[in-house]
Amino acid sequence: KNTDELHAKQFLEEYNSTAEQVWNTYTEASWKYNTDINEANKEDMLKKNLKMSAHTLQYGLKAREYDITDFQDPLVKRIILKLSDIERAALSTAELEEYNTLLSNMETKYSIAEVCRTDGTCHPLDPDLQKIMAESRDYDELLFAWKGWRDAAGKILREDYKRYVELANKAATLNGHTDNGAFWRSLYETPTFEEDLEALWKELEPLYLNVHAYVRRALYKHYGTKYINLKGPIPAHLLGNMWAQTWSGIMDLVMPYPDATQVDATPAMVAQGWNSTRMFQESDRFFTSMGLLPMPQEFWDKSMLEKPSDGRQVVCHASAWDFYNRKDFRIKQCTVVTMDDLITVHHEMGHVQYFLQYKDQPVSFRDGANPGFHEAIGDVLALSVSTPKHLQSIGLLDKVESNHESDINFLMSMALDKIAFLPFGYLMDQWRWKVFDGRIPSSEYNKEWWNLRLKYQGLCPPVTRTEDDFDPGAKFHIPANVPYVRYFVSFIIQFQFHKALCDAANHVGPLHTCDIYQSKEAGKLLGDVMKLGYSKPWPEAMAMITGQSKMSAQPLMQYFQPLIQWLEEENNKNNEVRGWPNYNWKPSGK
Ligand SMILES: O=C(CCC(O)(O)[C@H](Cc1ccccc1)NC(=O)c1ccccc1)N[C@@H](Cc1ccccc1)C(=O)O
Ligand SMILES: [Zn+2]
Repeated sequence: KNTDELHAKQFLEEYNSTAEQVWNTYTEASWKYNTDINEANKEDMLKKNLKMSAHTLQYGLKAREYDITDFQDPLVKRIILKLSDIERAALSTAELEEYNTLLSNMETKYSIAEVCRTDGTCHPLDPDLQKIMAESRDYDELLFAWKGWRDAAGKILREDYKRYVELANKAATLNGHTDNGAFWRSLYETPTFEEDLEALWKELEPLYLNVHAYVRRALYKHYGTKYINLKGPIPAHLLGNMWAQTWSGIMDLVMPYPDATQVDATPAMVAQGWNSTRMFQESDRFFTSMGLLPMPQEFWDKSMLEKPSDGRQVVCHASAWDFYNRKDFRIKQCTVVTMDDLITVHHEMGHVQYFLQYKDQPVSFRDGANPGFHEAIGDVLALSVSTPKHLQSIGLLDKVESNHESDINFLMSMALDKIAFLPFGYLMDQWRWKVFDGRIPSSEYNKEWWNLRLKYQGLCPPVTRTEDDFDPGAKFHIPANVPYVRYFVSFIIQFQFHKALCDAANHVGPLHTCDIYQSKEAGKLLGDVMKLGYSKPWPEAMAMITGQSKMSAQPLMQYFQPLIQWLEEENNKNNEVRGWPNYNWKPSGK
């Protein structure tokens, strides 16, 4: 083994400059395919993906030749370790080609799927089915979209997925992991990761049960006893979202005090003629107001901020792109003019801000401190943007009062997204970790999916499901091979960051009214952590922002404290059952 640290440094210099080239070439081809799905672009992307894996294999095997035990520079040790895991490049060429082809086929099948009515009109997920799921209050119309999407996008992916699992696991074991889930969890460098997550969930579950009971009551008032059982699970298509992952779509059915402050800025955005560019400019303004970096001109010139209308097929699911040349950064989003998408805009802009902040790190460190950090940045700023006070300051809300009823309305709208999401964010990779480690065989993919949906979210399918279905496949991240526990982590740590930044901004008053707009102190705290990228273990980055190194649910609980109290009292008044003891109940099917 080579113990020459200077030799290793030279090796890493060469790795870094060649990686920038090879990754840029691949990313350009991937962008071309994602924004214009066709055979030619697919072949070119697959070809360049193979070249990238050849580079990873070549340098990964060399990295493994070093014995870093006595190396002095921790950064050199960290990069050598990271390079030594060559991921899918460990597969044979034939298997690698099969794996990459499977992945692009699954993502494409999902992205071009659509649901057709008997009259022949067809609806894609974005924007049509998403609009129906958020706005329709008709049980059968919602069922048409919900079942139709799972037939069109989920069902067809089952066989591809089964083979993908085999190859992903093979790559993981060739790199020394027990299975692909173990590889995914290893990115958090936390031996007690699964225990920590379970502890966080148990701490937050009572709050979720109170939100679930309150929403079930509201849905009962609208849909009646035929479709809602007050001691049972909620039919999964009634929550205002295709996957029931966030529930702010049904805020109008749930709003505690209809006469107090409104919270939805969508009507004003539409009335004032906002478009996607305006939404991104607004977000850019918020980032720069804190002293963070502006989007470069190339971002505005090369991003795809709307679904193309020239017939091109695209992957609509939003994403942020680093082209690894320190200059070119883009977002691809099929933006619609709604408050919900203004939040997504900030989410994606948070990814690009991270790219800009760490662009001078070695390529191996151009990542979040952990995947949850990358997901949290934009959401932290969105917590400030969402406050009625901030929305009023940008002309999107007129009547804003600061009284108890308005507070509860606001906190309820935030809980419908942030609390409702927690069980979904937790169960997605519980299902996948069990699929990867074999506890869920393909013969039980759908049964176990719905067991987890019942156990954590208290949801039931509106119509009978069988193993002919593959409902997990109807959620982008499953066919797209994108891990999900990062979002559960993000929804916890974003409140830790929010609290720390509000303190830095000298905010006075309840945490949920804090708006860090224009705070240079808050911007510096966040920017300095983003500059580190993946160069330091995430507990160090956490300590830089919050003063302590662990994930904690306390700031989230502090933020929602007034609502926690109100919900407890309200649900007690209504003698609500918390949970779903009638777990076998089913809505009267069609
Ligand atoms: O999927 C997203 C947003 C897309 C993304 O920004 O997380 C995107 C996902 C993705 C897409 C293609 C390939 C890989 C990942 N992630 C990024 O664009 C990204 C992530 C890390 C670094 C750089 C870019 N949000 C999740 C969870 C969520 C987040 C926030 C609010 C609601 C819901 C969802 O919609 O289910
Ligand atoms: Zn994201």
